Amino acid sequence: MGDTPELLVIAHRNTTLQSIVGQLHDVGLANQCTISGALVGEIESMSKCEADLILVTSKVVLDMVRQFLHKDTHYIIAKRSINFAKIKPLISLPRGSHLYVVNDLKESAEEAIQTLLEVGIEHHYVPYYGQKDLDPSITIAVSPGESHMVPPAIKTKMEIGNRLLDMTTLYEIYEYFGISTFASDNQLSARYIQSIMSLVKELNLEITQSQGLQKSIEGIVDQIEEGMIVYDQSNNIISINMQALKLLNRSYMDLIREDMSQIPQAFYQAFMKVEMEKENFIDVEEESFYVRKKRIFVGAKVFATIILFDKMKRIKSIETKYHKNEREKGFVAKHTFSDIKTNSSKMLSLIDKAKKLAHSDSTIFIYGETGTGKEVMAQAIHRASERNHGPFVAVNLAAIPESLAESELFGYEKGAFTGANQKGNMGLFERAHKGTVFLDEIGDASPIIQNRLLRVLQEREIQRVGGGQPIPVDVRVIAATNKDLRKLIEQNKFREDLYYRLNVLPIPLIPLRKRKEDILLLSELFAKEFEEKLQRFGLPFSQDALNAMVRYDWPGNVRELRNTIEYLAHVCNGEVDLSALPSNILEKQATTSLSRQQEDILLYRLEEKGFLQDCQQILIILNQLGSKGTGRRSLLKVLSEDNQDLSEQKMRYRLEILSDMDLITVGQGRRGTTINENGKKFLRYIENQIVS
Ligand SMILES: Nc1ncnc2c1ncn2[C@@H]1O[C@H](COP(=O)(O)OP(=O)(O)OP(=O)(O)O)[C@@H](O)[C@H]1O
Repeated sequence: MGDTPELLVIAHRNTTLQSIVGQLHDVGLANQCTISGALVGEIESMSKCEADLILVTSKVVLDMVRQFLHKDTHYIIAKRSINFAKIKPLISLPRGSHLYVVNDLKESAEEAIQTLLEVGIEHHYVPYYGQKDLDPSITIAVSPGESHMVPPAIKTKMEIGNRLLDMTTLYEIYEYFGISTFASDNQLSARYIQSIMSLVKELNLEITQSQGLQKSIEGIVDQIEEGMIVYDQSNNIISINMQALKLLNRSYMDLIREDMSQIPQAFYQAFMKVEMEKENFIDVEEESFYVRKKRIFVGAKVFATIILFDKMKRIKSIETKYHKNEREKGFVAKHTFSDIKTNSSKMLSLIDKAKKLAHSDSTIFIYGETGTGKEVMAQAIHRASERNHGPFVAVNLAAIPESLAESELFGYEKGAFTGANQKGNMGLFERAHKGTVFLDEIGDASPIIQNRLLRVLQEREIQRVGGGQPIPVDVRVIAATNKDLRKLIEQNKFREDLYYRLNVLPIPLIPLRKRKEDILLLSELFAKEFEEKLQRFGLPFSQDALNAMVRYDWPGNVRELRNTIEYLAHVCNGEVDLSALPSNILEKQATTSLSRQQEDILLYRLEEKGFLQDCQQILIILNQLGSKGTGRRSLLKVLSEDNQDLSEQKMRYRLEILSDMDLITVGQGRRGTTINENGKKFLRYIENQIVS
């Protein structure tokens, strides 16, 4: 398990440094290495300048710092391109306009001019880096991030933003660290293309007039090392790069502006089916490919879909250069924390806690009802841990037949039992060496397995079935269950000592009925997913249907919700109304009393607004005061004694909401505000929700 590699960015100006470091974060590199930044001036005063890789923002910067770098330090000189999202005003000028390009150093100004010309924005540029004499005929100054340096005599300033790293430099960094550009938390190509495509969309007209720019965009798209196809909402291909044409064995003219269905059928079928925003693996004509599909938004609207794909073989060869990957054996965690979608503040703080726990190496214990996302959480923890380059081995203890469980988990020596492989076999614990073992449904482990697990956790070594020397294993254990282990201990079905060994860092997952706000969020996400998979139009819900979904208890949690949306996407043609919902949801409604439904909705509304904690506190105080009630100012005072400071205006607003919900009666004039019967009942309800 190596430490996270370090990348140090060195720049001359602070704004450049900030924007380059920001860009590296944007493309997801921070998930793979530690990024730090330093200015040239700081390097001079550093006693040692160490990192696995140094990125200098230009050749000039390299010359300035070279003497301070260790001779073996590996460095990359950044190639930088313009920020496509910011050049619209510059393109709108008549071709050949006379402009100053402003920067702090002569070389930087000249370099910026070179880049502008390279991307095909053809004006007459003059470098400006603080000279006294100005050409009075030039009235416009363009600045990549240094507009404060524009001389006051110049009337028009155009800020085109700091120049960003170009794709080839980003690839060079990824390649150096042996990181696949396909990892699911890696946004490299997709982010880059998003900004270019947004511009293409906005500038359609200008671009057709400016052939030069069109060519340069094609050039950038061809720099992408993966195959890339962008198609619009009517399935027409709007951009395709050389690599994609090679992989599909087609020519540019055959495909550009054609319908997606014109690509080879096997690819077409597979591309349409794969999930959005996920790593997908497909086989076409005995070749395996990675595929990622992503929507491109312009503003809030979907503008196009992008597909990035490549041969597994090529990606694997990049990955194995730096570290061994267990992907081919299937011992890989697909999910990261960004896959856990939630709007619930309780879930968000749980995720925060899990992120911190991921870095410790102790045993983690996840408990929660079925379908609440225990496995997703376990995978995310592994991916965020220092073991993320090692294997993630998941074992479902409820699914392995008892007779096989021991040898599956711990392996066996040759000849250990009839039918055993003559060479002996490695168990899952050994396979997880340097990685994580996820023991799902730990409550179902037999007494023999519980015994053996206890030993592994104590000794950090295993013994194969059939004897032999103990084998040391370096694994982190994450266990999960939906059973009440304490009850199992009382019934003598679970070892208490094992429970304490496992329950070192507990993570309690929250059922969906206690985070109602997620029902709408996840319904929308799953609806989008199935729209795409089934190639259907949107899946809008009527208000009644939505209310019923929110009121329902979802005993199968997120999994049940996902299945329900999949079912609806198959059976509903237009809007989903109440009658379309599966019968279990409708039946459950009938037995729920009206006031309970209202309470659910009120709770959901308060949580959604982020007022729940304040409002609960207000209700508690009013409840203690009984019929006497109190005024706004005294309420504020009591709250601030509890370290909960609210402005008078915020307090007024919260009281208005509670009054609108008919939970309190706001007194007129000198009469105090009091809690009413509904309010008391609701308070009991939220206290129960939070405790249980
Ligand atoms: N917050 C979430 N956002 C998006 N998808 C989620 C979320 N939580 C769970 N899911 C999805 O719900 C399904 C069930 O999740 P998972 O298998 O992790 O649950 P579990 O608690 O391990 O279930 P079980 O106890 O039945 O094994 C999966 O398809 C998972 O991707």
